[in-house]
Amino acid sequence: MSAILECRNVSKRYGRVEAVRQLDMTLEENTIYGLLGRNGAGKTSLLNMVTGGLFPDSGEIKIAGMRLKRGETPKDICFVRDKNFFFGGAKVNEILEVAAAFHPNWDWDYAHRLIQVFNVDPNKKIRQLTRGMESIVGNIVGMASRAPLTIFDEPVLGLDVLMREKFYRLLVEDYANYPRTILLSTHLIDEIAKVVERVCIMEAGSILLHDDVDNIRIQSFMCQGKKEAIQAFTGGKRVIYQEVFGNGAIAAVYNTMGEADLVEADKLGITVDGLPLQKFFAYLLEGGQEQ
Ligand SMILES: Nc1ncnc2c1ncn2[C@@H]1O[C@H](COP(=O)(O)OP(=O)(O)OP(=O)(O)O)[C@@H](O)[C@H]1O
Repeated sequence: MSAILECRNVSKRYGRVEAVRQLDMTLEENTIYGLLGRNGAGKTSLLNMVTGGLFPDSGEIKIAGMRLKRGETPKDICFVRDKNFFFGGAKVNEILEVAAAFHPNWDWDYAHRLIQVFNVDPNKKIRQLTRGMESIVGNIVGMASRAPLTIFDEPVLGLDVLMREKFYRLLVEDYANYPRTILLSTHLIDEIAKVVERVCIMEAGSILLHDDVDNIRIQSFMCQGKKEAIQAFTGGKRVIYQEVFGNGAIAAVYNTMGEADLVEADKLGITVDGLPLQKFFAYLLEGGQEQ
């Protein structure tokens, strides 16, 4: 598989704030990625650099093997922002016309089908739309563009659960027929876990973790037992969260767990259970506070 996006040693600061720090990230072709991170982790700054809206202070970004130059807007990318910069006075169908002209893989049949499925009035002006409908128009642009790299920044803002599920289901269905790289940047960990194949977790301007969702699933555990036993058992393992209650403790571990580990846990009176992905992300990002 070859890379559609490569970021090497990319940094960006605003005055004293180092928003992105020597960041390395590679996105392969034909994969759905999730980009997760707390508020202020640097996701928007990274996405703005990748899509040509902002130029890095140092480092390089390559799209489909070509180095991105200052001021260049890469043609292989469709970027659906959380805050649309669409002209409020423009109608939905005018926005789609502009997008169609810009993206060579644009599929009008698909765009029209999505308009029906999401019940969008194409003659409405953007400023007349609810926040949810505005997200939907952005998502239709992202989906119908079929760009080799499509980036959605908070794509389900303002959408109710049914609409969110519909969006993710249609996206995955279309991806199966027209593989491309999709990057979903969101705070909504629960929903994204069912959709993405790989995740990049950003923290303080760098990539904290980049792994297959399946790999994370088989390597994340919750261990519970006596405080001393947990300390002994988790020594040398990667602990992403720990909490002590009186004599007892829990530890969320991101590590392979072999037969010998399980035997040792049993001897120490420790229970070891798989950790649901949502919990894993919450522990890693928020120290246990699910979002
Ligand atoms: N134009 C700017 N001027 C000064 N500081 C900025 C600017 N844009 C972002 N920052 C700061 O850079 C850091 C990274 O912000 P960024 O918006 O990239 O993060 P984020 O992960 O997208 O957060 P959010 O999810 O809240 O949008 C934050 O500390 C933010 O306050």
